[in-house]
Amino acid sequence: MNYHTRKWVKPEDLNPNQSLFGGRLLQWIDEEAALYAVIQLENKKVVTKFISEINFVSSAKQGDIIEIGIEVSAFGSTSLTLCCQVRNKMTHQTIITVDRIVMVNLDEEGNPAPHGKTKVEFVKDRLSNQNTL
Ligand SMILES: CC(=O)SCCNC(=O)CCNC(=O)[C@H](O)C(C)(C)COP(=O)(O)OP(=O)(O)OC[C@H]1O[C@@H](n2cnc3c(N)ncnc32)[C@H](O)[C@@H]1OP(=O)(O)O
Repeated sequence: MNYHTRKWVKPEDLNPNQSLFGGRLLQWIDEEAALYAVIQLENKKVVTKFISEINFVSSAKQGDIIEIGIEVSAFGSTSLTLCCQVRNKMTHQTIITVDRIVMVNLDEEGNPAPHGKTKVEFVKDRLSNQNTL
């Protein structure tokens, strides 16, 4: 699992119990999954189709630094399935796990379109391949 994004839990991110609001965390996860899929599929028109069971394992509090990890679990024809884990940056205590986030690649009309991808790619490799052509 690669942890790409860090977040600093601020007062506006808290619920009335003074811990990180679950809705805020899901917003961050959805954006992270979308960014990951847009980069992998090289298409800005990608949407979240399905999010599986979510397990809030432990809470985060104001001032905590958390990091969001995303991993590919399957390449479909039009879909990309991701799994996600968020943990405390300093202690590595798991905060939340999401088993499956299904992102769908769309065409210009907003219909599912085959993405043609079968393995994880890295931008630096794409760029170095372009430079050797
Ligand atoms: C980042 C964001 O905030 S996006 C905003 C929130 N998301 C949205 O607004 C999306 C709204 N939904 C939609 O527009 C439509 O449901 C679409 C276009 C995404 C998909 O339309 P569908 O008619 O379901 O398409 P279709 O049946 O062809 O399925 C597309 C892919 O999703 C997969 N899929 C569909 N339903 C599910 C489901 N319930 N669970 C898991 N995967 C699913 C299919 O297996 C298929 O993948 P594959 O081609 O790799 O086999």
